[in-house]
Amino acid sequence: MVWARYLLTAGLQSCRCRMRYHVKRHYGFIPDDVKSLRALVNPDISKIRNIGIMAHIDAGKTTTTERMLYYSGYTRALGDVDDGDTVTDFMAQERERGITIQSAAVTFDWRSHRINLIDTPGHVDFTLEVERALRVLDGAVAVFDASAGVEAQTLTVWRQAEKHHIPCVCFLNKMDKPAANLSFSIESIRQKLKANPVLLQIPVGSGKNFTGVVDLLTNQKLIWKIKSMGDDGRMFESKPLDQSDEPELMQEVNEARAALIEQVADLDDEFAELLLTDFSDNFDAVPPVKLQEAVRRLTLARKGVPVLCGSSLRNKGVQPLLDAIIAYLPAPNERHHDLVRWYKDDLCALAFKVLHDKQRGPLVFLRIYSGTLKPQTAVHNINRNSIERMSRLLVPFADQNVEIPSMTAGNIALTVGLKQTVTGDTIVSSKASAAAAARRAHSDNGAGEKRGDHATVVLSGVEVPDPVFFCTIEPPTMAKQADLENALNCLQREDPSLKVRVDPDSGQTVLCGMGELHIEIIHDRIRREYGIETDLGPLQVAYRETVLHEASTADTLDRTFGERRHVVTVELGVRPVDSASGSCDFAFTEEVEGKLSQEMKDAVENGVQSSYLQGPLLGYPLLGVTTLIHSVNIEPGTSPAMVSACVSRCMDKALRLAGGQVLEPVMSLEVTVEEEQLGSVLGDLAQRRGTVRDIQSRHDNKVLLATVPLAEMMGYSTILRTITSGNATFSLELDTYKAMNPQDQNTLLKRVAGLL
Ligand SMILES: Nc1nc2c(ncn2[C@@H]2O[C@H](COP(=O)(O)OP(=O)(O)OP(=O)(O)O)[C@@H](O)[C@H]2O)c(=O)[nH]1
Repeated sequence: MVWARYLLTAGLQSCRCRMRYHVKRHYGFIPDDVKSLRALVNPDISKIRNIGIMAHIDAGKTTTTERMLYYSGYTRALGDVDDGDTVTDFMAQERERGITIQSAAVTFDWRSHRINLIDTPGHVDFTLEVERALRVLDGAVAVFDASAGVEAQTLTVWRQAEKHHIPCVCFLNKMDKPAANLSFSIESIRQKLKANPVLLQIPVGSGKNFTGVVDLLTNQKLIWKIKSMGDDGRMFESKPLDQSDEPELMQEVNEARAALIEQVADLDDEFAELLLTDFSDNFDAVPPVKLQEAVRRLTLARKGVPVLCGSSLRNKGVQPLLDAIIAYLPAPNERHHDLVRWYKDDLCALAFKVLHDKQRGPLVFLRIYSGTLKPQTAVHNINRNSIERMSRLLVPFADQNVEIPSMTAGNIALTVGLKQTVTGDTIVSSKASAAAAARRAHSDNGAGEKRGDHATVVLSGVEVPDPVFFCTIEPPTMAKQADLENALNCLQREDPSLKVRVDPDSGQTVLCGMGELHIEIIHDRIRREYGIETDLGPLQVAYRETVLHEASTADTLDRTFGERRHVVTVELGVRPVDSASGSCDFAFTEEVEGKLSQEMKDAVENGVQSSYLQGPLLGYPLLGVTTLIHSVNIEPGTSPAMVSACVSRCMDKALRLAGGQVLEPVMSLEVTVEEEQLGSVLGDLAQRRGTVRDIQSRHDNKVLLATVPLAEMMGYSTILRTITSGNATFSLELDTYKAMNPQDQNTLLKRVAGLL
C-alpha cells in the first residue's frame, strides 16, 4: 500500500501532495543557527560517524533525520514531512511529493561526536543514489515501520549495505501505531534479512500508550511524558526500573536482558570468557559498559544488528538512537578502505555526488579517505587526468553550507570550483602523489604482478546500470534549445543514470532513464530549476538488437574531395554470440593486424563501434555480435575518417544480411501481496506475458517472483493498486534482454512504422 501510494504521490495526486502546495515557508538557514562554530573544526577521526539512513518508502527516514537535527541543536524547529518543511528534503519536488529523491548530506554533532548523515532515497528508480551514498558510509541505520516489519525496498537496500560490508543498527519506528508489533518486526529482520537481531530495548506501553523504552543494558526506563501536542520530546525522564513498575514489564525486561546476555555471549568469545570468569555466579551483574563493548564488536563484525524502537513522529526514542549510532557504529578508521593505505598521509578522496548551483556552479561532495583538503588549492582528478582548482570548502548542511579552512580524513566535504569532476572520480593532491601511491601498490603486490597502475590507485566508481526507458524531449521554441542542452548537461553530471542522446534520423533530443518516475522528475526539474517548459514524447522501452546468422560482405569506398582521392576496400564478417553476455566485440585476422598502422586500426574500430550503436531493424544498440575484419586495403592518401565510413557502411550491409532480431528488456518482478489477492495479481500478470518463477510465503503474505517484459509494465503501479486495493508492494529490476518471438516482433515493427 505504501508503495502504491508513493507512486501515486509521484503523479502529484495524493492529498499529502496537495497539502504541500499550500505550504509557503521560508527555509533559510543562517550560520547563526549552527550551535557552535567550534564544532565545525575537524574532530578527531575516532569521533566521526559517516552514517546513512535507509528504509522502505514512508518508514520514516526523513522524520527521524529531522528529529536528530533538532535534538542535536542544529535546527530550532521541528520539520515535518507532512507540512513540507524538512531540512533534508530540500528540493522543491521532494517538499511537494514528500519523498526523498537526492541524497542530502547533513552534518551535525552529538555528544562531542561528528555525525555526517546521508539521507538516502527509497524508490527503486533511485537505486543509484542509494548505492552512491552507501559506498562512502561507514555505518547505517535501517528504519522500519514497526507495523510492517521488513518491506520490499528495505531488502534491496539491505543487500546493498551487505555488499559494502556496512555495519547497521535497526530502528523500529512508528511504535505508536496500534498495529506496531515488536516481535513480528524482530522475526521479519531474522527471516527476511537473514540478520541476527540483538534487541537492546523493550517498549513501554503500546499503540497510543507507547511512552518510552527500557534500556536492557542499563535497566533504565526512559519515558517521554508528552504533555501537549507541541511537546518536542527534548526532555525525557530516565530512571532505573524498580519495584513500583508493573510486574509484567519487570518480568519482560528480566527475560529480555537474560536473553540478550546469552545471545551476546554466544556470538562474542571475549564476552563469554568475561562472563564465565568474573560473573559466573550472576551473569546479570555484568557491567553495562562491558555488554555495550561486546555489542559494538558484534555490530562491527556484522555478526549481529542492534535493534532499538521508538516513534519519531511522536518524538520518542530518537535520542537513544543517536547514542546507539555513536556507541555501535564504526569510526572511519575502524573500516578497511583498501586502496587508501597506499596514499599514506596524501590526499585521497572520492567524489560521490555532484549538484549544480546557479551561483556557484557545480558543487562536489567528497568523502576524504586520507590526507587533508584545503580550499584555494589545485587537486588532481585521476579519472579525468586533469588538474582542477578548488575554490571553497564547505560543511554540507542540506541546502545551506558553512565555509571552513580545511578538512581531514574521515570527513565528508562539499567543494566549489571542481568543474570537470563527475560522480565516482578519485581526487588526489597531485599527479606525483598518484604515481607514488601506484609505486607503493606495486611493491606491496610484488614485482611479478603488474598492479601498480591507474586502476589500482583509483577508488572504484559506481556502476551505472543501462537505462531501460526513453522518450523525446522538446523545448517550447528552437531559441530555447541551447538552454535545454545546458540544463541536460548539468543534470547528467549530477545523475549518471540519466543519459541524453540525439536521434540521428529525427535530430530530436532523447532522454534515457531508469524508470517512469525518474524521467518524470527530470522533466519537472527542467521546468522548475531551469525555467524551461518542455514537451515529453511518449515513454518508450529501450530495446536492443542482435543478428540471427553469420554473414560476410565486402565494400569499396572511392571518393575524391578537392585534390584528394580516398580509396579503401574492406571485407568483414559478423556472427551472433551469446547475447546474454551483452557486449559486442571485434577482431582482426592476424594478417590484417600485422599490416595496419595503429591509426588505421583505430579508424576501423570506430567504424565497427558506430555500427554497433544502431541496429539495422529499429536503430537500437546491438548486443551479442562479434565482427572479424578479413581484409582492409587502403590506397595512399586515404584519410582515417574515410576508412571509418567505409567500415561502417560495410558493417551495415553485413548486419542486414545476417538477419535482425529485436531483444526486449525483461524485468524481474517481486510482488508482495495478501493471499486472497494473489489470484488477481497472477491473472493480470498472465496478460502481461509474465512468467512466474516462484511463489513464497512470508508471514501472512505471498511473495510472487516473476519475469515480465518491461514493455508490459507501463503504469503497473496504478493497476496493482486498483486490483489489490492498495495492499501490494512491488519492486522491478532489469533481469536480461530476451529475443522477441516473431509475432510480437512483427507487431512492434509495424507499430514503429506507424502501420498499427
Ligand atoms: N504514526 C507514525 N507515523 C510516522 C512516524 N514517523 C513518520 N511517520 C509518518 O510516516 C510518513 C512517512 O514519513 P517520512 O519521514 O517521509 O518517511 P521516509 O521514509 O523519509 O519517506 P521517503 O522519503 O518517501 O522514502 C509521514 O506521513 C510521517 O508523518 C511515527 O513514528 N509514527
